[in-house]
Amino acid sequence: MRDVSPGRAGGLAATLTVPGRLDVELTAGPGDVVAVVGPNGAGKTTLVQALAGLQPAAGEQWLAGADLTGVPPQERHVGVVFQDQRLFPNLSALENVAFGPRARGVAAGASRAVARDWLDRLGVGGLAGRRPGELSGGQAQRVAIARALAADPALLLLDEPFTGLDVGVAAALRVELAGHLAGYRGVTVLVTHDAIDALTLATTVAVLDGGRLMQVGPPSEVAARPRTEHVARLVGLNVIRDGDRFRAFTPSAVAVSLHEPDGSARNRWSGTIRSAAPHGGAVRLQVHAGHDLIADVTPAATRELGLAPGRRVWLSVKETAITAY
Ligand SMILES: Nc1ncnc2c1ncn2[C@@H]1O[C@H](COP(=O)(O)OP(=O)(O)OP(=O)(O)O)[C@@H](O)[C@H]1O
Repeated sequence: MRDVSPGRAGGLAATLTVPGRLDVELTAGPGDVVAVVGPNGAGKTTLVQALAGLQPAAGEQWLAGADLTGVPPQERHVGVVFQDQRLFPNLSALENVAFGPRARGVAAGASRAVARDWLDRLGVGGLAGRRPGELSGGQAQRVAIARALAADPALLLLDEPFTGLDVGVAAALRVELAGHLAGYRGVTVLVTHDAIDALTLATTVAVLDGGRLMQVGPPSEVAARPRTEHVARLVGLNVIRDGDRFRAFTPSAVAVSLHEPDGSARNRWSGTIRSAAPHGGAVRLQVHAGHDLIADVTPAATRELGLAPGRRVWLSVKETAITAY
């Protein structure tokens, strides 16, 4: 391991290897929120499970000054929220949340007080007596987040916490979570498929692909200069790799035509429309043209040119609309 000092100073420092699935080195300071993004099968869940101690991994792991190597999950100072909540079905919401402090030796009465406080903070104090089976998905997810935070973990792991929730519920929960994370002094690792989460909640975006970290940096940097096609699509940019350089341009800078455009030879591609969907006031086309590219066109142009999935088109971009890095 190159540098474990963040893990010794209160943050996280990990090198984790799961043969054929994961090979990463990750460091984060206290208060950091690391959004992990990447395509299906990239290793995101494997990473979270390895950090939680639920997936055996070779390597070294330091958290808040403690060496976690070989430490079982229940003895790690780690809070976990999975997409499917995994609350104890036979315990009330209050008892679920009180479980963490109780397990850490806090007295029963004090644990319940802490639990009540966290349920209130997440807006579900009125549901304290209900069992998980009597809660909606959004309510149960709030309880799960309260449970993870009530244990005051040094590392909070959130694996797609908003997936499967109603859009409005997810949006409200995102705002609340942002508030709590702002005051949280531990490290948060948030797996997400959502660019909004990555760009609004995170202090660092970590791009995982094929089990390896392809890019780690501040959200604005990763959004402006993505190094994988997956992240470029996630943030709504086109990016083309050109040797060890990248060329990025926005979907609105792409001109779409049915015939090969005149002019400079370099920035044009022919391909097939994969999808066409409303995007703000425009129509966003996904076009497979060697690279997967996105283009925003007006509804009028969509009608006039008959732009629909399966149609072959030419895409072109002016050189001045391209940022190279
Ligand atoms: N229990 C397992 N045994 C062996 N290989 C596994 C196991 N679970 C996952 N894998 C493989 O490990 C790789 C990483 O999977 P992982 O679930 O971590 O990806 P992910 O990024 O979380 O994907 P998704 O976004 O689809 O949830 C994949 O190639 C997957 O097929």
